[in-house]
Amino acid sequence: MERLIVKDLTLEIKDRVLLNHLNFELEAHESLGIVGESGSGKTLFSRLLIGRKPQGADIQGELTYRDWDILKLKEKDWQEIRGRKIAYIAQNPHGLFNEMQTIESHGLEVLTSLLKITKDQARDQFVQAMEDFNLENSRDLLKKYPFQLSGGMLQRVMLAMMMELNPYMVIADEPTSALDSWNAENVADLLRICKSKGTQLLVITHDYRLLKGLVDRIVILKKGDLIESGPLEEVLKNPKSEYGKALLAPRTYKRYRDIPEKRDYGFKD
Ligand SMILES: Nc1ncnc2c1ncn2[C@@H]1O[C@H](COP(=O)(O)OP(=O)(O)OP(=O)(O)O)[C@@H](O)[C@H]1O
Repeated sequence: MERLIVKDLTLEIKDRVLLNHLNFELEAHESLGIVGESGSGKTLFSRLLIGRKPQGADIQGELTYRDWDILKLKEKDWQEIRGRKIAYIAQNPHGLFNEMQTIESHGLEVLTSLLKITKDQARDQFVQAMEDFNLENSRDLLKKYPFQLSGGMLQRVMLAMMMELNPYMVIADEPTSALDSWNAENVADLLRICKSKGTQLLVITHDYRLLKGLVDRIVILKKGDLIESGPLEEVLKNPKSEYGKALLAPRTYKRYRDIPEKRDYGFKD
C-alpha cells in the first residue's frame, strides 16, 4: 500500500487542539496542496511526515505513508527516511550548506555515501542533475562556495542533489512566500521538474495560485480543522465552505491608474 492515509489525526499541546480529527487520503501518484491562513496547522502536519513531533504533543489517530506507521517510527528509522525518501525543501537553502565547503564537495559527500557510487560517477550524476534543473555551466559551479551563489541557484543545487536520491515525496513549505513573483515562478518550475521525475509533491502555501498545475488534490485547514478537501480543479471551481470561498477568491489588486492622482493627506500647504 503506497497511499498517504490520515485518519482521525489529532494533535494537542497543553490542552490546545492544534490538529483536530483530520481525515484524508492521497494516492501514490497524486500530489497535494495544503492551504490555510497563518496558524492553521499546515507546518505542524507536514513536519510530522519527516518525524518532527513538537515537544509535549499528544498525538492520536493514524498517519500512514507507504506502509510506514509514521507516528511510531524510531529516530533510527527516520535517519533512513528523512531527506532520502521524504525530502523537505528549506526556505533558506544557505542554512543547509557549510559555507566553507565547495558545491562539489557537498554533492560528492551526499551522493557517494548514500548511493554507494564512486566519486567520478557521483560527479557526472550531479552535473547532469544540475543541468536538469537548468543550472548552466554546472561543471564550473562545482568549484564555487555556497556564499557565491544566490538563494535561487542554491535552491536548484539542493533540489538537484536531493532528486538524485529519488525521494518518494518532496515537501515544500511556503516555498515562495519570501520571493518576488519572478522567483516564485522559478520555484514553481523546479517543483514541476520534481513532479515530472515521478516524485509526489506536498506543497504548503497561503496562496492557492501556486498550486495550479502542480498538485492534484487540495486540503484546506483553518485553526487545525479540515474545512474541505478534494481534487484541486473541483475545489477551485466550486468551494463548498464559506472559508474556502474567501480563501480561493481571485485576488484583485488596485491598478496604479485607479489610484486618484491627488490625495488629501491632511497636510496644510
Ligand atoms: N511547538 C509548538 N508548541 C506549541 N504550539 C505550537 C507549536 N508549533 C506550532 N504551534 C501552534 O500551532 C498552530 C499551528 O501552527 P503552524 O506553524 O502549523 O501553522 P501554519 O498553518 O503553518 O502557519 P504559517 O502559515 O504562519 O506558517 C499555531 O497556533 C502555532 O502557534
